[in-house]
Amino acid sequence: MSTPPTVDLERAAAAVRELLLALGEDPDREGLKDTPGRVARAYAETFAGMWQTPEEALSRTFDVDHSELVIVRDIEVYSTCEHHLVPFHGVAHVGYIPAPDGRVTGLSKIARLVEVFARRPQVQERLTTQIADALVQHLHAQGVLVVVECEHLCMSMRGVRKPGALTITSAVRGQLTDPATRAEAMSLINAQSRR
Ligand SMILES: Nc1nc2c(ncn2[C@@H]2O[C@H](COP(=O)(O)OP(=O)(O)OP(=O)(O)O)[C@@H](O)[C@H]2O)c(=O)[nH]1
Ligand SMILES: [Zn+2]
Repeated sequence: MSTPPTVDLERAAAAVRELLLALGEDPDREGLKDTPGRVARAYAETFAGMWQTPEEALSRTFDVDHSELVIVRDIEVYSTCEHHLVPFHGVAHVGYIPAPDGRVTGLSKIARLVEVFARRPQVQERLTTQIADALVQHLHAQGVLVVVECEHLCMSMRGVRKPGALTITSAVRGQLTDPATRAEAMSLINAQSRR
């Protein structure tokens, strides 16, 4: 993928080199000599969402005359905890009721929207609400339900060390705050897949 123009790769690489020195490593040894540049490029990719907008992800809409619930579930999520800069990983489920004019977005664009917000330094709560708010603001969805389930490596591999602990966050907007509609969406998200 192309590198976002606002990432100063040289500066990021110099910082990684400095970090390795601070940790007591030798950044000039064979195995590490290309690491600062590699890490800088990897961060540019991991944080590419900082230079992308939800409008871009949702710009293409189709008139399919459907004003009822659409759910894309089990969207793989890789994001980065802004407290420790280590990954959190899991799935997002996104349901929305399209605008009254029946215009919907492409299904892949829902997953692209998740990527825009996941590829930033994040907390799971903000990731969840940003996805929901973008669907209301840019797609004029009449209702939105977003559920995100993730394991945070900062809780698994270090710190409290509780691998397997799952954090579940949700955000509901508009018509999906209605208990019956919300329950229907949740039952579809939780239904056993028949794939
Ligand atoms: N609410 C929220 N907290 C998060 C998220 N990701 C990481 N955290 C938490 O951020 C907190 C940072 O706590 P601090 O006490 O400042 O940092 P710390 O000493 O490294 O904490 P420990 O992880 O408990 O070792 C920890 O409790 C993490 O579990 C997130 O997405 N949402
Ligand atoms: Zn963390």
